[in-house]
Amino acid sequence: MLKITEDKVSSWLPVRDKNTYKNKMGHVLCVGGNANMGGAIILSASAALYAGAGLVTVASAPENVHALHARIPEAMFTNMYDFDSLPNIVKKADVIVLGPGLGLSNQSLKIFKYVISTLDKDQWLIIDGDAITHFVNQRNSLQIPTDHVVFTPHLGEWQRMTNIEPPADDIEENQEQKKKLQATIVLKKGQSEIYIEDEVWQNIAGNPSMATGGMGDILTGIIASFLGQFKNKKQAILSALYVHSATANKLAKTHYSTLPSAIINDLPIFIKSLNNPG
Ligand SMILES: NC(=O)C1=CN([C@@H]2O[C@H](COP(=O)(O)OP(=O)(O)OC[C@H]3O[C@@H](n4cnc5c(N)ncnc54)[C@H](O)[C@@H]3O)[C@@H](O)[C@H]2O)[C@@H](O)CC1
Ligand SMILES: Nc1ncnc2c1ncn2[C@@H]1O[C@H](COP(=O)(O)OP(=O)(O)O)[C@@H](O)[C@H]1O
Ligand SMILES: [Mg+2]
Repeated sequence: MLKITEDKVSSWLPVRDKNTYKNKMGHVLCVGGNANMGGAIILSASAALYAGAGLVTVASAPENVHALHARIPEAMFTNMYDFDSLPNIVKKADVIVLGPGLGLSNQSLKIFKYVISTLDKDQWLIIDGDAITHFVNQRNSLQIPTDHVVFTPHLGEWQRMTNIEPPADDIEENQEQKKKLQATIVLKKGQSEIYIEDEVWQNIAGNPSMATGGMGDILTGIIASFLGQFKNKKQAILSALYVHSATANKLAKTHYSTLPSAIINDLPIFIKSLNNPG
């Protein structure tokens, strides 16, 4: 297995052009957060913004708008249940996160189907959380464009997708499943594995202080943010995995448990330490 190292990530991180502007840094749309799980999508969107995305829009339940703007006034908002405005919002995004806190209701299924069916060939889609469950339920009736799709299952979600039981440590068996799905797979575990093209990478950073709800939600935001900023999409995904866990490693030196919110706040500082150290 190939290992993601700090040296590699430092060399992959793009250095910003002097005259760059927000529209060149990626427009991330985060879709999810029902009335009970607004935190999941706020965490995802905050991570996208703090990891450097130029523009962030959240499509979520209307109950979440004030909490979102209290945390990140930089983000734009739309009601995800409003199908008059959703199409225009989806069209504008470079990268879409679909699923954190989305829920499993019929309404959320409708949103899932809409985003999947209107995806443009240049857009990237990250399928996480409840969108993985919708995918499992709909896979026989729905065509998913796979080459720009990243699934981010934890081991419970991977079992749902493939029937492979945790700890899912047979790399060849996982790779077989990846080939069937064709999309990129980020298999989240203590040392997450990334099945991308014909390669398997391992994220050797990370620690048990990360066993906190919302930790996977922020990973979706970092991956989306980097997909919007990097030219090389493989390097974007691998770097996001590293930055997520290595920021947590840094915080775990002084913290018993590492909150996703604490990682978000530290992201710009940690990424800067890897990029332009001089
Ligand atoms: N603040 C919030 O609003 C939060 C919302 N969340 C959302 O809640 C929804 C449901 O996601 P959940 O993951 O909680 O629930 P799921 O029911 O989808 O998955 C949980 C199951 O997977 C198993 N599992 C997870 N990680 C495992 C591992 N490493 N090894 C073995 N088994 C493992 C668990 O034992 C459990 O049986 C998602 O949409 C998610 O985004 C969560 O992210 C938690 C925080
Ligand atoms: N013991 C651990 N060591 C390293 N990473 C961990 C550990 N526990 C959890 N993580 C990381 O935290 C994230 C958990 O994702 P997930 O279960 O989807 O969280 P949530 O849905 O609550 O946001 C994954 O990226 C996983 O690799
Ligand atoms: Mg999750």
